[in-house]
Amino acid sequence: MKKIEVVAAIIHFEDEILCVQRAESKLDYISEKFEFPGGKIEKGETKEEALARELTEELDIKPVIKDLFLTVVHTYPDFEITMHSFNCITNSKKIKLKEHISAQWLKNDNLSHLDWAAADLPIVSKLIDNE
Ligand SMILES: Nc1nc2c([nH]c(=O)n2[C@H]2C[C@H](O)[C@@H](COP(=O)(O)OP(=O)(O)OP(=O)(O)O)O2)c(=O)[nH]1
Repeated sequence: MKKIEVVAAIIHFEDEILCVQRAESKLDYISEKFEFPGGKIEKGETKEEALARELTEELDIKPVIKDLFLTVVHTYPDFEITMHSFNCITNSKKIKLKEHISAQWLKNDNLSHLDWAAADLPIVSKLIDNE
Protein backbone atom coordinates (compact mmCIF):
# COMPACT_ATOMS: atom_id res chain seq x y z
CA MET A 1 0.00 0.00 0.00
CA LYS A 2 1.17 3.53 -0.81
CA LYS A 3 2.58 5.43 2.17
CA ILE A 4 2.63 9.21 2.53
CA GLU A 5 4.21 11.43 5.19
CA VAL A 6 2.38 14.63 5.98
CA VAL A 7 2.86 17.60 8.31
CA ALA A 8 -0.08 19.53 9.75
CA ALA A 9 -0.33 22.76 11.76
CA ILE A 10 -2.42 23.29 14.86
CA ILE A 11 -2.51 27.06 14.62
CA HIS A 12 -3.39 28.78 17.88
CA PHE A 13 -4.70 32.35 18.09
CA GLU A 14 -5.39 33.07 21.76
CA ASP A 15 -7.73 30.21 22.78
CA GLU A 16 -8.85 29.33 19.25
CA ILE A 17 -7.54 26.87 16.67
CA LEU A 18 -7.73 27.11 12.89
CA CYS A 19 -9.75 24.34 11.19
CA VAL A 20 -9.87 24.24 7.39
CA GLN A 21 -12.12 22.32 5.01
CA ARG A 22 -10.72 20.35 2.06
CA ALA A 23 -12.22 20.75 -1.38
CA GLU A 24 -14.39 18.08 -2.97
CA SER A 25 -12.35 15.08 -4.11
CA LYS A 26 -12.93 11.68 -5.67
CA LEU A 27 -11.75 10.09 -2.41
CA ASP A 28 -15.01 10.35 -0.47
CA TYR A 29 -13.29 9.71 2.88
CA ILE A 30 -11.33 12.99 2.63
CA SER A 31 -13.68 14.94 0.36
CA GLU A 32 -14.89 18.15 2.08
CA LYS A 33 -13.52 16.95 5.44
CA PHE A 34 -12.01 19.31 7.97
CA GLU A 35 -8.27 19.07 8.59
CA PHE A 36 -5.32 21.01 9.92
CA PRO A 37 -3.51 22.92 7.16
CA GLY A 38 -0.35 21.29 5.80
CA GLY A 39 0.62 18.67 3.25
CA LYS A 40 3.18 16.18 2.08
CA ILE A 41 6.85 16.48 2.99
CA GLU A 42 8.94 16.86 -0.16
CA LYS A 43 12.37 15.29 -0.73
CA GLY A 44 15.14 17.05 1.22
CA GLU A 45 12.79 19.07 3.44
CA THR A 46 12.67 18.97 7.23
CA LYS A 47 9.20 18.67 8.71
CA GLU A 48 9.29 22.31 9.78
CA GLU A 49 10.40 23.47 6.30
CA ALA A 50 7.58 21.49 4.71
CA LEU A 51 5.06 22.97 7.10
CA ALA A 52 6.27 26.54 6.56
CA ARG A 53 6.07 26.03 2.77
CA GLU A 54 2.57 24.54 2.91
CA LEU A 55 1.25 27.32 5.17
CA THR A 56 2.54 29.95 2.75
CA GLU A 57 1.10 28.08 -0.25
CA GLU A 58 -2.29 27.33 1.28
CA LEU A 59 -3.00 30.34 3.51
CA ASP A 60 -0.26 32.94 2.93
CA ILE A 61 0.69 32.96 6.63
CA LYS A 62 3.92 32.46 8.59
CA PRO A 63 3.01 31.44 12.13
CA VAL A 64 5.71 30.49 14.64
CA ILE A 65 6.13 26.70 14.50
CA LYS A 66 6.55 25.32 18.03
CA ASP A 67 6.66 21.71 19.25
CA LEU A 68 5.53 18.39 17.81
CA PHE A 69 2.07 17.68 19.29
CA LEU A 70 1.23 14.18 18.02
CA THR A 71 2.22 11.81 15.22
CA VAL A 72 -0.64 9.70 13.89
CA VAL A 73 -0.46 6.67 11.60
CA HIS A 74 -3.77 5.96 9.87
CA THR A 75 -4.73 3.56 7.10
CA TYR A 76 -7.23 4.88 4.56
CA PRO A 77 -8.67 2.57 1.88
CA ASP A 78 -6.05 3.72 -0.72
CA PHE A 79 -2.97 4.71 1.30
CA GLU A 80 -1.33 4.81 4.70
CA ILE A 81 -0.65 8.24 6.15
CA THR A 82 1.88 9.21 8.82
CA MET A 83 0.94 12.70 9.96
CA HIS A 84 3.06 14.86 12.26
CA SER A 85 1.06 17.67 13.87
CA PHE A 86 2.85 20.73 15.28
CA ASN A 87 1.61 23.45 17.60
CA CYS A 88 1.96 26.85 15.93
CA ILE A 89 1.23 30.35 17.19
CA THR A 90 -0.10 33.26 15.19
CA ASN A 91 -0.76 36.84 16.23
CA SER A 92 -3.42 37.46 13.57
CA LYS A 93 -6.50 35.63 12.31
CA LYS A 94 -5.91 36.93 8.81
CA ILE A 95 -5.68 34.08 6.26
CA LYS A 96 -6.12 33.77 2.48
CA LEU A 97 -7.90 30.56 1.55
CA LYS A 98 -6.08 29.42 -1.59
CA GLU A 99 -7.02 25.73 -1.61
CA HIS A 100 -9.56 25.13 1.14
CA ILE A 101 -13.27 25.82 0.76
CA SER A 102 -13.88 27.16 4.28
CA ALA A 103 -12.20 27.88 7.59
CA GLN A 104 -13.27 28.23 11.21
CA TRP A 105 -11.46 29.38 14.34
CA LEU A 106 -12.77 27.21 17.18
CA LYS A 107 -12.15 26.81 20.89
CA ASN A 108 -11.07 23.27 21.90
CA ASP A 109 -14.55 22.49 23.28
CA ASN A 110 -16.11 22.95 19.86
CA LEU A 111 -13.63 20.98 17.74
CA SER A 112 -15.67 17.78 17.92
CA HIS A 113 -18.58 19.41 16.08
CA LEU A 114 -16.77 19.35 12.72
CA ASP A 115 -16.62 16.47 10.22
CA TRP A 116 -12.88 15.70 10.46
CA ALA A 117 -10.72 13.48 8.24
CA ALA A 118 -10.37 10.20 10.15
CA ALA A 119 -6.60 10.57 10.59
CA ASP A 120 -7.20 13.82 12.50
CA LEU A 121 -9.45 12.34 15.17
CA PRO A 122 -6.63 11.34 17.60
CA ILE A 123 -5.28 14.90 17.35
CA VAL A 124 -8.71 16.41 17.97
CA SER A 125 -9.25 14.09 20.97
CA LYS A 126 -5.89 15.00 22.48
CA LEU A 127 -6.61 18.71 22.05
CA ILE A 128 -9.96 18.30 23.79
CA ASP A 129 -8.41 16.21 26.62
CA ASN A 130 -5.68 18.80 27.18
CA GLU A 131 -8.34 21.44 27.81
N1 LIG B 1 -2.74 18.67 5.28
C1 LIG B 1 -3.44 17.71 5.85
N2 LIG B 1 -3.65 16.55 5.18
C2 LIG B 1 -4.38 15.63 5.82
C3 LIG B 1 -4.90 15.82 7.11
N3 LIG B 1 -5.61 14.71 7.47
C4 LIG B 1 -5.52 13.83 6.45
O1 LIG B 1 -6.02 12.71 6.39
N4 LIG B 1 -4.77 14.40 5.43
C5 LIG B 1 -4.48 13.72 4.19
C6 LIG B 1 -5.22 14.28 3.02
C7 LIG B 1 -4.26 14.05 1.86
O2 LIG B 1 -4.47 12.75 1.35
C8 LIG B 1 -2.90 14.11 2.51
C9 LIG B 1 -2.24 15.45 2.36
O3 LIG B 1 -2.01 15.66 1.08
P1 LIG B 1 -2.31 17.02 0.32
O4 LIG B 1 -2.87 16.66 -0.97
O5 LIG B 1 -3.04 17.99 1.18
O6 LIG B 1 -0.82 17.48 0.25
P2 LIG B 1 -0.09 18.42 -0.74
O7 LIG B 1 -0.50 19.81 -0.41
O8 LIG B 1 1.34 18.06 -0.63
O9 LIG B 1 -0.79 18.02 -2.10
P3 LIG B 1 -0.33 17.70 -3.56
O10 LIG B 1 0.79 18.59 -3.87
O11 LIG B 1 0.00 16.22 -3.56
O12 LIG B 1 -1.60 17.97 -4.30
O13 LIG B 1 -3.10 13.87 3.89
C10 LIG B 1 -4.67 17.05 7.78
O14 LIG B 1 -5.10 17.31 8.91
N5 LIG B 1 -3.93 17.96 7.10
